[in-house]
Amino acid sequence: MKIVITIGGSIIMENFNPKIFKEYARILTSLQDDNKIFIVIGGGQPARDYIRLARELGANEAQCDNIGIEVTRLNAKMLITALGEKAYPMVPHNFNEALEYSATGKIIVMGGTEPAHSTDAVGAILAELVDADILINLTSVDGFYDKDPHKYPDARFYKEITATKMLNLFKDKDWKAGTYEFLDLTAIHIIRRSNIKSIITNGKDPMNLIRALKGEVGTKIIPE
Ligand SMILES: Nc1ncnc2c1ncn2[C@@H]1O[C@H](COP(=O)(O)OP(=O)(O)OP(=O)(O)O)[C@@H](O)[C@H]1O
Ligand SMILES: O=c1ccn([C@@H]2O[C@H](COP(=O)(O)O)[C@@H](O)[C@H]2O)c(=O)[nH]1
Repeated sequence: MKIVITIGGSIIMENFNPKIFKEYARILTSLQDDNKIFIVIGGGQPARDYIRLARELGANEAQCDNIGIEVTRLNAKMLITALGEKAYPMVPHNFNEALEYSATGKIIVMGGTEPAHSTDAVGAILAELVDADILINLTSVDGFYDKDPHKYPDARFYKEITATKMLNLFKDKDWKAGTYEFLDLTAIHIIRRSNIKSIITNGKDPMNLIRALKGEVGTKIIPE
């Protein structure tokens, strides 16, 4: 199978803890023999901190996005380090490089590409480009809710939801560097237009990656 996995910076960079990197490296290595794996790493709090500082120093939105991209690439380098020889040693800066590097059979780990979207969009575009069998979005909550579960304890969990409904619920979202929270609109549009099988689940427990592949956890996005 071709698998594209986005790992939120909020989970993998939490407390700069090597344990979660090692655990992901172990699980990804176990999947590598039978699958072609592409990983996209997010920016998390470090990206938000740099973007805030850049904005306060007068950077415009595209410049702030570029700062965010740099941080995602640095985070990607950390997972490459944890994966050792299983990973291609360089972080692709664009989709063509990702394709080129994947010909080696190694696990590809990348961050952002260009301004104005999140790494979730990078994951969706990559999944589209390589005809991935599945796109798994690992984030800091169990899946999609009707509102932010960290702010609203009564938020309702969806086991599945259509992309169109998600787009409607997110239509008023902020569109600035560092604020493409949760799945951004670009990612949802790509999932819908190319019928990409997609699951959002909680990546704080790396074993959820395996569970998501079996369809046991998370929210399934119905691409319609
Ligand atoms: N409708 C929703 N359903 C679920 N979570 C939501 C929703 N709306 C907002 N959120 C928030 O989105 C957060 C996850 O997105 P966020 O972009 O912060 O983290 P991430 O996926 O780990 O990626 P990164 O930190 O790399 O940007 C959750 O912690 C939750 O608070
Ligand atoms: O392709 C990309 C990826 C990221 N950005 C910017 O970086 C931050 C951090 O990425 P997250 O996926 O949100 O963790 C993001 O908010 C953007 O500002 C980008 O511009 N292009």
